[in-house]
This record gives sequence, structure tokens and C-alpha cells, in this order.
Amino acid sequence: MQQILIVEDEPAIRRVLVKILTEENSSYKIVEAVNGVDGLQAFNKQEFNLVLCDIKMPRMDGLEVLEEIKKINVDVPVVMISGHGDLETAVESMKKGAFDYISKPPDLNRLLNTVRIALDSAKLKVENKQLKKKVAKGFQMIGKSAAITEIKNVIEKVAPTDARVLITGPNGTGKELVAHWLHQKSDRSKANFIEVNCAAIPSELIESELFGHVKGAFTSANKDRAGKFEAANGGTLFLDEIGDMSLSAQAKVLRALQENKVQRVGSDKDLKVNVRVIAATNKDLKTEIDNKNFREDLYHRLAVIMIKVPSLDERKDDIPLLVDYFAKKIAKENGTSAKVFNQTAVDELMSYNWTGNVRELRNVVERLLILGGDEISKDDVELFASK
Ligand SMILES: Nc1ncnc2c1ncn2[C@@H]1O[C@H](COP(=O)(O)OP(=O)(O)OP(=O)(O)O)[C@@H](O)[C@H]1O
Repeated sequence: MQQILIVEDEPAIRRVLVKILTEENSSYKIVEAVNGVDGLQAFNKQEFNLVLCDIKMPRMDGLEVLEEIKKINVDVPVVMISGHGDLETAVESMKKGAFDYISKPPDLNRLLNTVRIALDSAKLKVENKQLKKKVAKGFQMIGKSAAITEIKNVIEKVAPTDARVLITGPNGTGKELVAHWLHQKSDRSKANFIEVNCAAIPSELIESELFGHVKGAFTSANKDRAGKFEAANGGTLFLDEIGDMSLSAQAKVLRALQENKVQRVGSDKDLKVNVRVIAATNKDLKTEIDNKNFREDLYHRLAVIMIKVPSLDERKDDIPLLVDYFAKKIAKENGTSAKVFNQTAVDELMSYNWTGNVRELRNVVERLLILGGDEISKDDVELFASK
């Protein structure tokens, strides 16, 4: 059901609007208000998917109603109804957040199209918000150890700035998670978070991956292609495993960071980009610099803020929380009910050496959920954890 509020002082126009909409779609439920004040009262009382609002009305005009509605719920589309002579106001209302406007007398097709598009777009907005929430939930950072608490504090402080961040730590400790959080908690979260795993891309392709290419730049370049820097414009570019990047790509990344400009491979045209770069590595970049595998100037550009994610061994008190979190998460993903890990099982898991790795702990939990008994005990851990 779609709830539509019509705010219109002229009874004849109101009647036409109601007739057209109810005849078009029986799921449209209409509430009528005869002036702006009544309209706002109705809007405050119940939820609406769409508002149609006349511009010229006594007591409170359409623009005021629009402004008030946007204060209450910015996501509900408002379509203005403009009479003869207030076209300029209609245009102004668009600047104030109106979705669109229709003219009086309402043309049937135009009205129905506008209503349909406004309702669809509102639905998309809501879905998008829900999806974002879901994504944010999928990136929960579990842990109350001193190390994780400190990392969360640093994220809170650093995320809203544009400072570059270098995240270090062993494989599977949560470096990517930290990068996601930095993005989610920044003003850039509306734009893209683009990830490039520098270790997974052959060195001859990394430049084209990062900067794009123009048609004919190399044999397989059969059309122009944007690179990851361009894709991340306005957002965040996460360069994972940056310690594995070739020296020639490092030189180009350095230039991109210094000048906020990139050139597609095969082109000499500069493209301006506004990208926040977050990098991660499990290597000791200082050693890589000594061994001439990593550029020192690039290191200093990247490592404005350093976040070191410690191995799980250094924060064992997070293991019970992580086991519980993964057990519930995996059960939910598989549509099964969550099994309990009893204290003996958790103690046994805590006694192991976890040289990295949260990812490994997650895999062990999954294995135990599949192979273990109804309640996971120390015996199950000894039998199936295979550490
Ligand atoms: N504190 C945490 N809370 C919840 N999940 C976590 C935590 N740390 C890591 N994970 C999960 O563990 C897995 C590995 O984490 P992530 O990919 O962030 O590690 P990484 O250090 O980037 O690994 P790599 O070095 O291999 O790229 C992911 O599924 C991630 O969601």
C-alpha cells in the first residue's frame, strides 16, 4: 500500500487528483488536506510515501509546507502543484528539495508518471539505506581488548579527516576491516570504497588497473577504461598489500598522491582526482625500503597515520567474543540455529597459538559448527580444530 497525502485548497483540483490516482492503482491510499496547516498535521500523524502539495494556498503556502516536511522526513518525495503564474516558485521549490512539479490543471499522463517515478525513487532510497546498514553490520569490529579499543579510538579521530593511513599487521588480523571503518565513518562514505589487492595483480597490469588506459595503449586495450583512482573519486581507495607493488607503479602512485592527478596508460592528459588513500601491508616497509623494494618518499606520503593491528595472540581476551560472534553469524548465514561453545571449548581455543589470525579462528569456528556436537566442547575442539 502506498500512502499519498494531497495538500490542495481547491476542491475541484483535489477531486481530480484523487480520482486519477485511485482509478490508476488501488494500492494508492489517499489522505486529503485542505490547507498547509492541516497537511502538516496529517504528515505528523502518520507515515506517507509521497506528498502532492499545491503552491498557492491560504494560511501556509506550499514552499513553507515543503520546508517543514523536509525537516520531519527528508526522504519523502514532495511533488509541487503549480498554478498559472507560479512557475518560478515551482522551480525554486526544486532547489528546496521538491522532487518535481506538475502544472494545473493536472495532465493525466504527466501526473501518473511523476507519481510513479517519485514512489519508485523513494523505495530505492529506503532500500539503499537498508543495504548500507547491512553492509555496516557485516563489517562489525568485535573485541574489547586494550589493542582493539585503542584502534577504535584512533579510527574515530582519524576517519573524519582526509589523512592517509597505513595499516600494518599479519595476514587476516582485520586490516581490511579497519580500512572499511575509516571509510564508513568519514564524509566520503556516500562515495565508493574501492579496494585493490596489489599482490593479486600481475605487475604489468597494475598500472592500468590503478590508472586506467586508453584504447590501443597495449595489445589487449581494445577500448578506453577508467582505473581504480577514477572509480574512487570522492571516496576512498584501499591499496591492500602495498608492499608488493612494483617500483614503477609506486612512482606513479606517488605522483598521484602529490598532485591529485592521474594519467590513463597511453594518454598524456591529466585527470584530476579527489581520493583518500588508505594502504595496508603485512610486510615491514622499513626493511623493504632498506632492500630497495619500496620507495621511502612514498612511505612517508602514505604513513601519515599508522595503525598497527596486532595478531590474535596479543589479544587473546577477544577470543570468547569472536567465537560467539562468528558462531552466530555463520549460523545465520546458513539458516541454522546457533550452537553454543561451552567454557571448556572456549578455554581450549584460547590456549592455542594464533600466530595471525582472526580469519583462521573464523574457519575453525565454522568447522566446529559443522562437525561438532550440539554443544561444542573441549573434546570437539581437540578432535576437529586441527591446530
Ligand atoms: N575484530 C574483528 N571482528 C570481527 N571480524 C573480524 C575482526 N577482525 C577480522 N575479522 C574478520 O576476519 C576476516 C579477515 O579480516 P581482514 O580481511 O580484515 O584481514 P586482513 O588483515 O585485511 O587480511 P589480509 O592481510 O589477508 O588481507 C574477515 O572476514 C573479517 O571480517
